[in-house]
Amino acid sequence: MAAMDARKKKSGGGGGEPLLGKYELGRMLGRGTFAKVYLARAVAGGEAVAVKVIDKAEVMGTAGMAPRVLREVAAMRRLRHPHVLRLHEVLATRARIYLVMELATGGDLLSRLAALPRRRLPESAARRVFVQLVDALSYCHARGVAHRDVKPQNVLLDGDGNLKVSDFGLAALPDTLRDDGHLHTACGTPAYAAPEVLRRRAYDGAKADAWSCGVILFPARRLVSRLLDPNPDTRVAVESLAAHHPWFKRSLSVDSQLDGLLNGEPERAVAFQAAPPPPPLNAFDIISMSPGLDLSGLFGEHDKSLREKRFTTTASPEKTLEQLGLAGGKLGYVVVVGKKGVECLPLGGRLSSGIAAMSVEMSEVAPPLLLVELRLEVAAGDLDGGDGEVQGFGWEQLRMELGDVVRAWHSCEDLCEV
Ligand SMILES: Nc1ncnc2c1ncn2[C@@H]1O[C@H](COP(=O)(O)OP(=O)(O)OP(=O)(O)O)[C@@H](O)[C@H]1O
Repeated sequence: MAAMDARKKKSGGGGGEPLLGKYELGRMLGRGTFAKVYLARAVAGGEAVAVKVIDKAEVMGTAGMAPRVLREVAAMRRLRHPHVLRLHEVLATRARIYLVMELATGGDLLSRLAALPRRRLPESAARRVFVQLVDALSYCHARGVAHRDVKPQNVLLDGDGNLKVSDFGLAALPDTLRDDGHLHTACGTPAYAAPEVLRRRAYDGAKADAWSCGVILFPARRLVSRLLDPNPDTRVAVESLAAHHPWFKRSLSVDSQLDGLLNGEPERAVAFQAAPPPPPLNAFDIISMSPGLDLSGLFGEHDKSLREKRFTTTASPEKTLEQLGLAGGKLGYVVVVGKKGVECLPLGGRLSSGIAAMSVEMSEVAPPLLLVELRLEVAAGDLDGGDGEVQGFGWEQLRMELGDVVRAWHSCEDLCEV
C-alpha cells in the first residue's frame, strides 16, 4: 500500500493516518455528485476495497440527498449477491460518511461500451452481462428492493468482468410501497425510465427495472420488445426471463464471455450449452442475511417442509408472539422465552407424538417485515429422528389461528405464498 500512502490527500481521502485507524486510502477511483470514491485497504489486511467518501454538509445542504444516502445504505446492507456491489461497512465522522464497499476494478459498463467499436458488446458478452444483471435484479426484487436507476453507469465490473449492480440511492424498499402496493415517486434517469414512471403513475418498481433492462439490452430484438412493453401489466418480469427465455438458456463458456467483455473482441464461434436454471431463492437466503445465525446442521432436504414453516409478518415481535400464544391455547402449547430462546412447549405431554417443542426464531428482513421460522424439535430418544411423527402436527390449524398476523407463508423450498 506504499503507493496508496503517497497519494493520500487531506480532503476526505485520508491525511496520512488511516481512516478511523482502519483503512488506508489510496488513489481516487471516481467521483459522483456528492462523493469521491477511493481505492483502500484495511490496515488489518485483506483484499482491496473501495471507500465512498460522502461529505455530510454537502448532503445535508441539498434537498433529497440525505434520504438518498440512507436509502443506499439501507438497500445495500440487506443485499448479498455475487452481482450486487457489496457494502462491507459504514463508518462516520462528524464531517463525513464512509461507505466501505467491494472494489470493482473494471469500471462501469458505460465507459466499457464507450471504448468499444460501435459502442456495442458482442452478443456473447452482452448475454453474459444481461444474465448477471437479471440474476442480480431478480434477487433484489425477491427481497422487495427495486433499483429504479438501472443504467450502464450503475453497472460496475470487477477485474474478471463480472457485473456488480451499484448505486442504490434511488432504490425502493418494501416500506416505500403505499397501501395500494405500488410506488408513486417518479425517479431515475429519463432515458432509462419506464413510461409509467415518467407519466407519474403508480407503478411497480420491479417492472420499471425490467424496462430499464430492455433499454440496456441491444441484441435479441424479441426479448427487448417484451421488456419495452409500455404496458407494465403485460411487460415480462426480469424474474421470469432467466427461467424461461431461450436467450438465457444458452450459456457460453466463461472464458469466451470474459474475453469478449474485457477486450471487446469480435464474437467467436463458441460452444453453447444448456445452463442449469438458477437455484430457487428460498427463505434460507433471507435468514442467512441475519447476522449470527448459523445455518449449518439444519434438517435434511426431504423433511424440511414438514418440520419447518416460515412466514413473514409486519406485526411487531410482541404481537406475533402474543398471537402464537393465543394459537397455543387451541393447539395445546405455551410460548416460553427461556435459555434456548423462544419455544412453544406442550401443556401436557408432547405437541404431537415424537415432537417435544416448537422453536420460534424471528429475523428482521426489512423493517417492519419480520421472517418468523417455526421449527419442530424432535423428542430426545426418538430413534427415527421424528420423521414419522411430524406429520401429526397441526400446521393447518396453526395457520388458521395465526390469521391476519401472517402476511405470507413460505415453504422451505421457495418464497411462494401457500
Ligand atoms: N465499488 C467501486 N469500485 C470501483 N469504482 C467505483 C466503485 N464505486 C464507485 N466507483 C467509481 O466512482 C464513481 C463515482 O461513484 P458514485 O457511486 O459516487 O457515483 P455515481 O453513481 O456516478 O454518481 P451520482 O452521485 O451522480 O449518482 C463511479 O462512476 C465509479 O467510476
